[in-house]
This record gives sequence, C-alpha cells and structure tokens, in this order.
Amino acid sequence: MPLIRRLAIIGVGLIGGSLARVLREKGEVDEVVGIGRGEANLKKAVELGVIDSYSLDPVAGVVGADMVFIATPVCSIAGMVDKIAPGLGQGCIVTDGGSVKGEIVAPCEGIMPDGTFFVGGHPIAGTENSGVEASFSTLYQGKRCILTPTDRTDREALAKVARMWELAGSEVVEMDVEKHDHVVAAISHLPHMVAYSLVNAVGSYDRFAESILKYSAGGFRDFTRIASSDPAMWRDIALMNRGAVLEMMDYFQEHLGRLRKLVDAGDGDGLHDFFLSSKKSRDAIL
Ligand SMILES: NC(=O)C1=CN([C@@H]2O[C@H](COP(=O)(O)OP(=O)(O)OC[C@H]3O[C@@H](n4cnc5c(N)ncnc54)[C@H](O)[C@@H]3O)[C@@H](O)[C@H]2O)C=CC1
Ligand SMILES: O=C(O)C(=O)Cc1ccc(O)cc1
Repeated sequence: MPLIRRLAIIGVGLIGGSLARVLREKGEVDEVVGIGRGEANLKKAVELGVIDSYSLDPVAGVVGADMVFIATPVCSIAGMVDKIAPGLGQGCIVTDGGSVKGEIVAPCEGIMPDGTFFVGGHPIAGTENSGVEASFSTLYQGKRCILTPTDRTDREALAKVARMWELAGSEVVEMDVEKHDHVVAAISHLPHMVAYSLVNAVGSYDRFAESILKYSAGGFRDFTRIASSDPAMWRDIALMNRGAVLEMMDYFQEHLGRLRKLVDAGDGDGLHDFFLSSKKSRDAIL
C-alpha cells in the first residue's frame, strides 16, 4: 500500500516537483494535486507527469489530502498554512521544505486546526535552478533531510513525514529549530552570501578596460555556481534568517581577516597551516 493516498503539493517547482516525482516513481502515492498561482506552470507539471491535476485555489486543492507539502518561498509558508486551514481534513499532515524554520514552525503550529498536524522540514538538497522543469526524481537521493519537531509535534505525523523522506532516498535527521537555523546559516546561507559577493566584487572590478570574469577557470566557476540561484529566493532566506546569517557573516569575516593578516605579514608557515587545516576539513566531508 502506498504511504500517501492524496498528496497536495503547494508550489510545484524544483523542490515540490522533485518530491512528487520520486514518490510517484516509487508508487508511494496514489494521487498528486498541484496547487499554485500560475496556471501555465501547473499545466506544464501535468504534461511532465509530475502531478495528476491542479487547483489555483489552495483551500479547494487540499480537500481530501492526507499529506500537504508546502514548497513555496519561505516568506509565504506561514501565510499559506493560515489560508489552507479551513480545507484540511481530520488527520491531515502539513509539512514544508522551507530553508528557514524559526519564523515558520511556531506560527504554523499555532494555526493548525485540532486533529491536523504540522511537521517542519528542510531537504538539504537542491540546485541553482528553479521551476518544475528543473525538478528530477533523484534530487533527494543520498542527501539529508532535517525535520524540526517541537514539544507540540505529533509523533505519528513525524514518523510518516520521516518515512516519506526516506522513501525519497534521504537520511532523516532531527534537530531543534534554533540549531537548524544556525547550521544552515553556516553550511548553506553563508556560502550563498559569499558566492554572490565574490561574483559582484570580481565582476565589478574595473582596473582594466574589460570585464575580467571571462577569464575565470574551474575554481571560480565551481565556487560560484550557487550565485546563479534565484535572487528572490535568497532575498527571502536572508530576511527570514537574518540573525543567524549575520552571525555567520561576522564569524566568516574574522577568518578572512586572519588570512589577510597572514598574507600581509608574509607569514608562509602561517599560510601553510591555515590552508592545511582547511584542506583536512574539506577532504573529510562525507
Ligand atoms: N532551490 C533549492 O535548492 C532549495 C529550496 N528550498 C526551499 O524550497 C522552497 C521552494 O524552492 P524552489 O522549489 O527552489 O522554488 P521554485 O521557484 O522552483 O518553486 C516555487 C514554486 O512556488 C510557486 N509559488 C511562489 N509563491 C507562491 C504562493 N504564494 N502561492 C502558491 N505558489 C507560489 C512558484 O510559482 C513556483 O512554482 C523555498 O522555500 C526554498 O527556500 C529548500 C531546499 C533547497
Ligand atoms: O545548489 C546547491 O548546492 C544548494 O546549496 C542548494 C540548496 C539551496 C537551499 C537550501 O535550503 C538547501 C540547498
């Protein structure tokens, strides 16, 4: 028997579309309803076989769903839960894939009607591309998915959401909201801030009468791939995880400052130690 009878995906883009694809491919869902604002995108999702049907009305779209996955921009998730609340049936589980949890989980828990359940989630998997056409069924394979249960989280609902992500190929990790937002600020949000800044800095460097970006080789390109990510998505993440992002940017600046001092001092041993300790950590990432 499939894990999910009727799955409603709100926001059928990279993240929502990829989850729908893998669960359908594995036969773990009977029916997928897409919910969104753009009819052309939802029609495309039907054509691509990502969803069976769609609704432009979120309340109508979630009626009869046993699982609702919200994969819209982080700023819209709590408002969306508020909107769909009247359509949720008894026993329905609502979960999300938003990159920030602090400003999402508590408000959502407060909104859920009696007999329905909210579980905060975040697949640590993605690409720099957006939209349903960029979605693919193996996106979550071998990746981690963080769930952020609280004292109010229903244990059965948590177990079902965890099972869903395991079936999608991910290793599920539980973490509290505060830790989640700091961990992702470090391993995901900071790298995006640095990549965007690096491309802006090098791209606007005007000492020579031409843009020097065209001379970039593998290192620059590997390092800055994520600067091609959706600017609106990253604006929302920076706004919603402001405190932790600022903390990590300051922390990073200290490290860059230490490196600057070593270069300035011509301290070869210090530079070697700095690079060696970084290389050891990078080589050990699993
Ligand atoms: N892109 C990535 O690599 C990752 C993104 N996330 C999170 O997943 C969520 C979705 O991101 P993506 O799938 O990359 O974005 P996307 O742009 O590919 O898809 C988002 C979809 O939501 C729709 N949408 C936007 N606002 C809406 C609203 N108010 N009501 C209904 N539909 C709306 C858009 O039309 C689009 O179809 C975001 O919260 C993001 O932070 C999480 C992990 C990785
Ligand atoms: O493209 C990449 O490598 C990413 O880092 C994708 C990503 C973006 C946002 C998230 O919340 C999680 C993963």
